[in-house]
Amino acid sequence: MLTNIEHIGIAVKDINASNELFTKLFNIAPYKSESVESEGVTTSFFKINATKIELLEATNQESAIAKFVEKKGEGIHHVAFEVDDILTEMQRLEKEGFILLNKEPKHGADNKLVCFLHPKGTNGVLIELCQEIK
Ligand SMILES: CC[C@@H](C(=O)O)C(=O)SCCNC(=O)CCNC(=O)[C@H](O)C(C)(C)COP(=O)(O)OP(=O)(O)OC[C@H]1O[C@@H](n2cnc3c(N)ncnc32)[C@H](O)[C@@H]1OP(=O)(O)O
Ligand SMILES: [Co+2]
Repeated sequence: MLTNIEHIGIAVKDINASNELFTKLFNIAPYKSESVESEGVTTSFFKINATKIELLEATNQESAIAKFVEKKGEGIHHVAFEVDDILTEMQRLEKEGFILLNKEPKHGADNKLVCFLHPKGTNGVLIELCQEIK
């Protein structure tokens, strides 16, 4: 079952500059920074009550974030939903005809297993499923 929005991912060009900007906006500093080599990104996370924002800067040119920023510029890159059982949700969504971008859950940032759905099948919005690793 999809429960709540886990985070909103924002693609940025310069994470240090964006950390300063969003710290001013939210009046709170990021609680965490983490690089995820497999995704070619450096991230930082802000928490405003129940709302979590993930900033992502590309660390190489093959990264999804580098391609996105080059084509579309900075901005909202994906919406991530928390799920209680990622394997069950992946099977259900595949049966419903959604395009899974990874067939096995993979390790994301902030202690999560993640799976992405292709934006072609979701009205142009890249969706991420996240299950907390316990
Ligand atoms: C930090 C880890 C993790 C977490 O724990 O939270 C993350 O969030 S990692 C985030 C970065 N990783 C990913 O996004 C992985 C999943 N994404 C992909 O596999 C690819 O980006 C993609 C969605 C399959 C697109 O890749 P590709 O086909 O190689 O790129 P193109 O540039 O050719 O785009 C094709 C097509 O798709 C449109 N597009 C691309 N990205 C997005 C997006 N984020 N939202 C909406 N649409 C997107 C792109 O504009 C192209 O459209 P057309 O031009 O109309 O064909
Ligand atoms: Co994300």
